[in-house]
Amino acid sequence: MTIKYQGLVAAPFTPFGEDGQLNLSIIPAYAKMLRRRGVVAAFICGTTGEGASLTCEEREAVAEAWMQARPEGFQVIVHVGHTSRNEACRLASHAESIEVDAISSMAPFFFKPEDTEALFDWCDAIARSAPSLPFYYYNIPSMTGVAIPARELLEFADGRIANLAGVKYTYEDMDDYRACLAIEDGKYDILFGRDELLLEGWQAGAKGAVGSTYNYASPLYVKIIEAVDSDDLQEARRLQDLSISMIDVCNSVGVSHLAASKALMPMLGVDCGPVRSPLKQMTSAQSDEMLKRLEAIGFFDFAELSLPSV
Ligand SMILES: CC(=O)N[C@@H]([C@@H](O)[C@H](O)[C@H](O)CO)[C@@H](O)CC(=O)C(=O)O
Repeated sequence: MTIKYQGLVAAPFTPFGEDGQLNLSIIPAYAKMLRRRGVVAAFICGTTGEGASLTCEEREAVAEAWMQARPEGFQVIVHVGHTSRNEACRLASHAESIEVDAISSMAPFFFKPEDTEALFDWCDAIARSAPSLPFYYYNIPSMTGVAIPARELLEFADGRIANLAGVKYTYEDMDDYRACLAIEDGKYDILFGRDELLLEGWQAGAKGAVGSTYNYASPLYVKIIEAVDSDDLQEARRLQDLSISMIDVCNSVGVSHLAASKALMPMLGVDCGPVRSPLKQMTSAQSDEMLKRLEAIGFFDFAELSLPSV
C-alpha cells in the first residue's frame, strides 16, 4: 500500500478571484508550471491552500479541478482534515470517488484528541472512508496545537489502519522524525514539511518533502537535494541559508507568511488572488518592500524568476 513520494511536493495556494470566490481556471497552468519547475505532486487544500477557510463543496471543486488539470504522472494528494469527523470522512469518500492518489488529515484543532488512542480513532475513521487510498497523518502542531509524537501514532496504528501510508511531517522534532523513519526500516513514508530545514530532513533520510515555498522557489530546493545527495554539505548549507533568508523576508513584512508568499505567484504566471478572511491582505507598500528585500538576497536568481517592474 505504501507509496513513496520522491522529491518535492508543492502545497498549492487556493486561487481566488478579486471577489474572493474560487478561481479554478488557472489550475491547469499552475499544475504545468509546478511540473516544469521540478515538482512531482501537489498537496491541496492544506495549510497553504487555506483548506480550513473553504466550504466542503469548495474543497471538492478544488480537488476535481486539480484531477482534471494534472499533467501525466503528476500526483495529487488531498488534505481532507476538518473539525467535524463526519465532514472529513465525506471529503475522504469524495477524494476516493475521483481517484486522487492519496489523502491526508491533520488532527482536529478545536476539540483536540487528548491522547494517542483518540488521535488513532480520528485517523482510523477517515482512512476507512477511502480504503483504496493511502492515508497520511498530517502532523502540524504549530497549527493544530496537537503535539502527540507521530511515532506513537504510527506504532499504535500499525496493523490496524490497513491503508496507513505515513506522515506529512511539519514539525521540528527531528528525533521523532527519525524515529518515524526507523519503524521497520522505512515501512512508512514520512514526508518532510519544514522547508527551512529541508537539508536536515534530507540528511535524516527524507525522500520526499511537502511545502509552500516549493510553489515559487523549487529550483533552489532541487539544488539543495542534489548537494546533499552528492555529499556537498558546504553548498547545501549555503543554499539552505538562502531559503531561510527568503522565508524570513516573507515572515516579516507585516502580514502572514501565507499572504506574503501568495502575492509572489503572479510572477510565475499564476495569479492566485487574495487570501481569505481572517488572514490580512498585503498592501502594495508591503509588497514593494518585500520585493526589494527579496532582490537584495538574490531571490530572483536562486528562484529562477524575472524581477517584476514595480
Ligand atoms: C505552516 C505552514 O504553512 N507550513 C508549510 C511550510 O512549507 C512552511 O511554509 C515553510 O516551512 C515556511 O515556514 C507546509 O508544511 C504546509 C503545507 O505543506 C500545507 O500547506 O499543508
